[in-house]
Order: sequence, then C-alpha cells, then structure tokens
Amino acid sequence: MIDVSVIGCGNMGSALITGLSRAGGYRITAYDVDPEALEAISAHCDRTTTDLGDVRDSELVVLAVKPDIVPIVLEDLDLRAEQTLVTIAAGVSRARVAAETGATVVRIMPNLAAETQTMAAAVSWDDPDETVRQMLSDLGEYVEIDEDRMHVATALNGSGPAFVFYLIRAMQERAVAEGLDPADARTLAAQTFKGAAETVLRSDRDLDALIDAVCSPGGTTIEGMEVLFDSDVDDVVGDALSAARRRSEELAGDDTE
Ligand SMILES: NC(=O)C1=CN([C@@H]2O[C@H](COP(=O)(O)OP(=O)(O)OC[C@H]3O[C@@H](n4cnc5c(N)ncnc54)[C@H](OP(=O)(O)O)[C@@H]3O)[C@@H](O)[C@H]2O)C=CC1
Ligand SMILES: O=C(O)[C@@H]1CCC=N1
Repeated sequence: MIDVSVIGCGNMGSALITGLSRAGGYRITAYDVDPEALEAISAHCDRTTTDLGDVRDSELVVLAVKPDIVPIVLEDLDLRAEQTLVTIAAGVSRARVAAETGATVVRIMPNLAAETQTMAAAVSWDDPDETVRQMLSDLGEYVEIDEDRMHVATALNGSGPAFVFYLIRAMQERAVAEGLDPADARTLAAQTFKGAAETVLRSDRDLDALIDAVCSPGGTTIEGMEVLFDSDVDDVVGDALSAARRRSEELAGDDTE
C-alpha cells in the first residue's frame, strides 16, 4: 500500500486521486482549503482534510495547486528527506520547489486522463523514484525527460487534451450539421480519436503509412485528406502548441526550466 497525499483537489488533483483510487493499492489523503472540493472527491479518498499537518507522514506528497499558490503551500509544508514531493505545476522548476522543502523533489507534467488511467505524463528527476514510477504506470504512460524539455511537454501532453477536445468537437459538430444525431456523433467522434490513438500506440508503422492504410484508392478518405494537405492546419495546430509552450516559459520567469 502506497501512502499518498494530494494537496489541491481541483481539476488535476481530483483526476489524479480518482485514477489512483481506481488503480487500487494507494492510501489516499486529500488536502484542500475548499471543503466543497474535498466533498466532491471524498468517495475516492481514505481521508480528506483541511489541516496541512495531516499530509506530514505520507511517502508521496503531490502538489496540485496553481503555480502561484505553490510558494504559499511550501511555506507551511514540513517534509523530510525520505519523503518525495511530486510537483505538477506548469512553469515551476524542481530547483524552485527543492529550495523550499526538505523532501526529494520529482517534477511531472500529467494530464486530465489520469482519471481514466490513460494519462500521458512526462517526468524529470535526479534519481528515478520507484514509487513514482509505480504511480505513473498505474495512471497511464510516461516518458522520462530532461527538465529543460518540460515546457514543450507541458504544451504537448499537459495542455494537449484541450486541443484534442476542440478537434473532437469540430468533427462532431460538422457530423451533426450533416445529419447525425448529436449523441451518436459525440460517441463516434470520441471513439474514433481513441481508436486512432490506440492504433498509433500499438503499431510500429509510421503515421504516413497509417494515413495511407485508411485512404482506399479513389475512395472517400483521400478526398478529405486533400483538403487537409492543401490547408495550413499543420501550422495552426503547431502554433497552438508553441503558444502553450511560450506561456509555460513565461510562468517560469527567470528559471530556464
Ligand atoms: N488542469 C490540468 O489539466 C492540468 C493542470 N496542471 C497543473 O496542476 C495544478 C492545478 O491545476 P488545476 O487542477 O487545473 O487547478 P484548480 O484551480 O482546478 O485546482 C486547484 C485547487 O487547489 C485549491 N487551493 C487553492 N489554494 C490552496 C492552498 N493554499 N492549499 C491547498 N489547496 C488550495 C483550489 O481551491 P480554490 O478553487 O478554492 O482556490 C482548488 O481546489 C496547476 O499547477 C497546473 O499547472 C498540470 C497538468 C494538467
Ligand atoms: O493550462 C494550464 O496552465 C495547465 C497546465 C497544463 C494544463 N493545464
């Protein structure tokens, strides 16, 4: 049983808690200043608390508050060297957190799919932490990266779900406009993204080969692909990613990571 505390039970903290609860094998303490946030997540926790002292003995402590709240929490959080503090805040470096805590600091960039144990996460650390590895495996897929790549990871897999939700909506809305029932269009659009993503993860074929596999000669797909090939959609999607990456760098301020 891994003893984990989550500080901040908003969108991301509650997704992590729900995923860990579904995985099993975790004793979960949830801390927040907002009793309503705790109430909303209580079914997935062993303990909810508004007393920061209650997280003092956890093996893993996940800091899931907004970047500007991180220093406020760290001021009152008293941890020891044998504990691991996992920070998920965009644009807040490990060094900045480590300067304010006695614990070993690991930085991850998770995403909302933690809730369904299909999270894509990036992790950076000085020394691999087996308990954090276990947690990340239980929640989905992860890659280890140098911390100076955390800004681009934040844009890709941290912000990425919002970009994908947007694309799902665009396909769904056009299908509805062309006659499909809204609920059916939502199911088909979302499952199509899920299936395509699963295919990429399980296949060793490159993406061009996978596109070709859908495009029957003289068929329907190539007509749609021609529209994409002739558009600037690659640039637009890339620009969205770059804008998110730049904002992560801005949040970091003088820190390079
Ligand atoms: N949302 C996402 O998809 C992702 C978020 N992140 C990172 O996760 C962190 C949290 O983001 P997100 O979940 O979206 O934010 P939310 O605002 O949804 O959640 C933050 C929670 O922390 C609470 N809180 C505020 N002050 C304190 C405090 N002093 N002690 C404990 N809890 C406090 C908030 O309460 P109240 O609302 O009352 O202020 C809220 O419940 C950020 O650093 C973000 O960069 C990383 C990857 C993805
Ligand atoms: O938008 C944000 O700042 C956070 C970090 C990545 C996803 N959500």
